[in-house]
Parts: sequence; structure tokens; C-alpha cells
Amino acid sequence: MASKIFVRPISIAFNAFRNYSSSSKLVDVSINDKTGIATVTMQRPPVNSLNYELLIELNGAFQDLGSKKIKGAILTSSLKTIFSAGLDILEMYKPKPERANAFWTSLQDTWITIFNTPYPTVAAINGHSPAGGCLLSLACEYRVMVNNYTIGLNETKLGIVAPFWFVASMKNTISNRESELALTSGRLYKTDEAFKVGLVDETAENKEDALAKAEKFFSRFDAVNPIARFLTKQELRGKIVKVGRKTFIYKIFRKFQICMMTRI
Ligand SMILES: CCCCC/C=C\C/C=C\C=C\CC(=O)SCCNC(=O)CCNC(=O)[C@H](O)C(C)(C)COP(=O)(O)OP(=O)(O)OC[C@H]1O[C@@H](n2cnc3c(N)ncnc32)[C@H](O)[C@@H]1OP(=O)(O)O
Repeated sequence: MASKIFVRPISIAFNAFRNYSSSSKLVDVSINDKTGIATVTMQRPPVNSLNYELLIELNGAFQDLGSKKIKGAILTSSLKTIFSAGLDILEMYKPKPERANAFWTSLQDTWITIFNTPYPTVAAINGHSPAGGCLLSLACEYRVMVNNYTIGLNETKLGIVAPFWFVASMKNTISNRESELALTSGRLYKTDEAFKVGLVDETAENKEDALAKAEKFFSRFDAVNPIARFLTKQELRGKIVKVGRKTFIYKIFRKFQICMMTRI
């Protein structure tokens, strides 16, 4: 584990990114060769619900960017009014145990990858972002959200208990008190409400505005050593990932959830 942590930022310093662009069915990745900023776009109509295949592609995209010399990555959506509707309900409806296990693992791996990137990340939230959609944005370092949409961890409203790493991601962003109020009530915040509590860092008029603000965020690090930056990020986020990834409790919790899912 430790070797991974220390090798990655060094390796990115030796890789060029020029003229990179790759598009799979569900995720488009492009790197602007002038700014060095990557844009990862989810494109799974109608609502970018997170199924196994989308998660695998997302995880791969963010991992690949770790080997390129980028200034930062923006996560956004190709859809007009939806960032992501969260987990694909169909993945949770009477799944085969192997699929449920693979799905759940892919969700957690994707969260860990995005939460832990050596490069800075911004979610340009250009539409509704409930539940798992909110989780993806929380994994990024900064959130810019277009006005008049909704975001939040609304699991309790659906009769679901948000896993503790969802909760930890929320608590990493807003206060413990606000997290408690939000999660227990399954609150979905409007953009301006989310801004008031710090769930989003900036609001935007439209997607273009959100992307412009996201790009501006990266310039904060122009005079910052990228390795020092990454190690500091790890210092702040490492414990949450460790709890999310390794604990016995997590394994039990996953078994319990898969068990619940396969019985519904
Ligand atoms: C089942 C429980 C098992 C127990 C599991 C135990 C533990 C799980 C732990 C954690 C769970 C994680 C959290 C999640 O992410 S759960 C998913 C939560 N998502 C939501 O609550 C969002 C629901 N969707 C919406 O609110 C709206 O659809 C949305 C605002 C995103 C968009 O609204 P709009 O009016 O534009 O579009 P719709 O007409 O509503 O939808 C279009 C189309 O898309 C389908 N759809 C919507 N959301 C999902 C989804 N999450 N998964 C799959 N499909 C979705 C919707 O049904 C429509 O389909 P169709 O009718 O056109 O065929």
C-alpha cells in the first residue's frame, strides 16, 4: 500500500499528456493540451445511474489519469439535467450474489480511486445528484453546482442505510451536526441550500460556467509542489479510506447489504 502511495506522484511527473482523448461507451475522457485539465464525462442516459459497467469505466478513467501529467480532473455529465441518479436500482433488485458482490466492490473501488487521486479533482455538478451521485461528487476535492438542482444523501428516504463511508464522505465536507440532520432526514438540498452549508463550494449559472469555475480551482495549486500536495491530501483523507477499505466491520456490512439485496 505504502509503495503505491509514494510511487504514483513521482511517476506522473515523467509522463506526458499531450493530445489525449479517449471515449468508451459510458465515459468520455479528454485532456485539454493547453491547460492540462482532464474532463471525465459520464454518458449513460437517461440518468447516469451507476451500474457495474459505468463504475468500472469511471474507476479505470480516474486510475489512467494518474499516469498522465495533468493539472487536475473534472467529473461531469453529458446529460442536460442529471449529474447522476445514484446507484442503478436494477443492480439492487434481486441480484445474483456474484453480481452484487462485484457491483458493490466496483462502487467502493471507484470511490476510493476518486477520493485518493494524486491530482486535484472537481465535480462540475450540472444536474440532479442524489445518493450515489452525491457520493461521487463528495469524493472530489471541490464541487461547483449549477443552480436549481438537488443534491444529497437521501438513502433514509428510500428505506436504505447509507454505508458508513458515504457518511464519512459527507462528514469530510460538512459539519457533523449538518451531516446528522441531512442523513437522518434523507435531505436533498437545492443548489443554493447546498452552498449555504458547504456541501457545494460554488454555484454556477450553467454547465459552461461550472466548468470555467472548476478550471479556476486548479490554479490555486500553480505554486504548490504536487507531491507535497498529494501527501497532504492523503494525510487528511487516508484514515477515511483505511476505514472504508480494510475493516472487518466493512466486510460484515457488505455481506449484510448483499444479503438484504438478494432477499428483496
Ligand atoms: C433496493 C434497496 C436494496 C437495499 C440495498 C442496501 C444497501 C444500499 C446502500 C446504499 C444505497 C445507495 C444509494 C443510491 O444511490 S440508491 C439510488 C438513489 N437514487 C435516487 O433516489 C434517484 C431516483 N431518481 C430520481 O430522483 C429521478 O429519476 C431524477 C431526479 C434523477 C431524474 O428525474 P427525471 O424526472 O428527469 O427522470 P425520471 O423520469 O424520474 O427518470 C428517467 C428514467 O430513469 C430511471 N431512473 C431514475 N433513477 C434511476 C436509478 N437510480 N436507477 C435506475 N433507473 C433510474 C427512471 O425509472 C426512468 O426510467 P423509465 O421510466 O424512463 O424507463
